[in-house]
Amino acid sequence: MTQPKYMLTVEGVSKTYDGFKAITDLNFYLFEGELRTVIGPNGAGKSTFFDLITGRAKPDKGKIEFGMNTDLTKMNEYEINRLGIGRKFQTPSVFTEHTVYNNIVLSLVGSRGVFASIFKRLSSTERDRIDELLKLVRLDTKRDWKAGMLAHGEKQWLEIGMLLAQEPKILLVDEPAAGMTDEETHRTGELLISLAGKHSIVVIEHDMTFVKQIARDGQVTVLHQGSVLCEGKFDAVQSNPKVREVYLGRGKSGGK
Ligand SMILES: Nc1ncnc2c1ncn2[C@@H]1O[C@H](COP(=O)(O)OP(=O)(O)OP(=O)(O)O)[C@@H](O)[C@H]1O
Repeated sequence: MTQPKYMLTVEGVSKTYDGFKAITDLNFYLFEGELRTVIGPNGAGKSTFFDLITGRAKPDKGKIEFGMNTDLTKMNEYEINRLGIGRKFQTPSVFTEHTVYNNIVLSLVGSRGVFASIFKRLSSTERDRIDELLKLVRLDTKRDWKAGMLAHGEKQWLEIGMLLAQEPKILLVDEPAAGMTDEETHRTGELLISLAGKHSIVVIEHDMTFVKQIARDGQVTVLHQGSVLCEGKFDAVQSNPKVREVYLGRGKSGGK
């Protein structure tokens, strides 16, 4: 039987800010094609965890490896992104004055400058890829809209489409459902589920209905005070007394 391959290995990682332990001896392993959900109360270290993977922050100690042996702690943000690690922040950042279509063009062709990118002749393969991405994020009928005119949920999907244009191997997604309607949230869940397998995905989320939807039979990691409090299937995590104490029984969306 072939062993599942690790896409990301985080071992013994700590990060302190002015003496405050944001991450403490953190261990985390992500398999190729996995869709992992990370939950935890405010201040648990979830965003710092993403900052450390993407090179925005550097660990004080510990190992962070991409694939089988690429040491991310020695690389800068740009190099890590080029390796195929894409991050989606909580608030959408799209080019509001450009069309939905051109937003994807800009991500697809890279950093050649906005105008050069838009006026560059796209190959038929590139055009097909953009059409495919627009369908995937359900914005094909709004391709000529200015991105600024989109609803909040649609902007989030556009940004996911922009990330996908860069064909990331790992997608880090921070609270995608925040501010979305229930329907948008559900659609976002369907989108992320459809991306798993081809991409390895880590989703930070607070909304437990959404976590349940995307976790399905997969693993949920609970962070607390910068370490993994527990890891397991959704039902086991939800009924874990330690988790209930620190998170589920109180706090935002905790009772959902
Ligand atoms: N750049 C920084 N400088 C100083 N302290 C920081 C920095 N980044 C994070 N922290 C601190 O580290 C702790 C963990 O923060 P982090 O944002 O990672 O938590 P979180 O789990 O993402 O919280 P939330 O759910 O509220 O977004 C917090 O106490 C925060 O104040």
